[in-house]
Amino acid sequence: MRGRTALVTGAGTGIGRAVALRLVELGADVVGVGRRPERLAETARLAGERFEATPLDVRDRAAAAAFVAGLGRLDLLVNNAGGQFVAPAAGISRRGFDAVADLNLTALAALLQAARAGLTTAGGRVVNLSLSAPDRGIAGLAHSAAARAGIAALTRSLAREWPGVRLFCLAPGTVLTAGVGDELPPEVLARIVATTPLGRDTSLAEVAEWVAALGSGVADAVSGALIELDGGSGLVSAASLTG
Ligand SMILES: CCCCCCC/C=C/C(=O)SCCNC(=O)CCNC(=O)[C@H](O)C(C)(C)COP(=O)(O)OP(=O)(O)OC[C@H]1O[C@@H](n2cnc3c(N)ncnc32)[C@H](O)[C@@H]1OP(=O)(O)O
Ligand SMILES: NC(=O)C1=CN([C@@H]2O[C@H](COP(=O)(O)OP(=O)(O)OC[C@H]3O[C@@H](n4cnc5c(N)ncnc54)[C@H](OP(=O)(O)O)[C@@H]3O)[C@@H](O)[C@H]2O)C=CC1
Repeated sequence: MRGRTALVTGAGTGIGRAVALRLVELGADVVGVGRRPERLAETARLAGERFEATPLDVRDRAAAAAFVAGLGRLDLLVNNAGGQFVAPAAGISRRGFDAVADLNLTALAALLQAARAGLTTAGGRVVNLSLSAPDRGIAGLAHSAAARAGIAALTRSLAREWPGVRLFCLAPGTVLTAGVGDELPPEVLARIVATTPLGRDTSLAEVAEWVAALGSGVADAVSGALIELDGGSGLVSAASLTG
């Protein structure tokens, strides 16, 4: 990855931090964004001088577009910032649905639009983080499942429209980050992991390695693909976070 520039959203915590660190380790120059400067600063401390942090809310369209335009050539864009709250669909207000759809899909689409010129110049690669098997439905995550299924469709559509740019949708199952621990109680996480065919979670290192591989060109014969990094959890009965 030496000589290549990567932008990682949500680089201050969890998966985003692990991805940023792995890319730096492989020689890339990494720009990391997120809302909380103190989290980004910790990633910067761990990563060293080839990591540059910029506080940015990806939902702020004007700021995000200006920032991405300023980067110029972009070899790799990792759209990792995302999240949601668990609630039955009947308990999700319009604002709640919009907030989750915006963070996980519409803002991501806007960032891709802003990055198109830089990616096209570089013959770049994009890894969009999603969620395993969203198209099968996830009880308790109707808003997020809808948005994440949209990411897969967006990835495929842009793969058709943007010549020379490789786009991938990487969909982990359960990765035991602090973020997921804040959202789901341990017993729910244990139930999900137990019903996964491989009987285990997906590690941070595995997600980071997949992003690095896709971003490095190992999979350059592929574009538009949804890769489910979930131990097979998307194959079993449709997921429920509500019991
Ligand atoms: C095989 C399946 C396995 C599934 C495993 C699951 C794996 C998933 C893992 C992860 O995604 S790890 C990431 C974990 N981190 C997060 O998810 C982030 C946490 N969430 C947030 O940061 C925020 O909730 C948000 C999604 C970014 C929204 O933030 P925002 O500041 O825009 O929202 P608010 O202004 O606070 O609220 C807007 C709107 O939403 C309503 N709302 C908020 N929380 C809830 C809730 N718990 N229940 C119902 N509604 C909620 C809130 O009330 C507002 O609506 P109105 O009241 O104004 O109508
Ligand atoms: N952990 C898991 O099991 C799974 C996670 N995923 C997805 O992977 C991604 C990373 O998850 P994980 O590391 O576990 O969780 P985290 O909550 O640790 O990561 C989310 C990151 O996104 C950043 N972020 C959130 N909103 C914004 C915003 N508006 N602008 C910029 N950055 C933002 C957060 O930083 P800050 O708050 O400082 O802005 C944070 O660094 C998410 O999209 C998640 O939904 C998918 C499947 C499974």
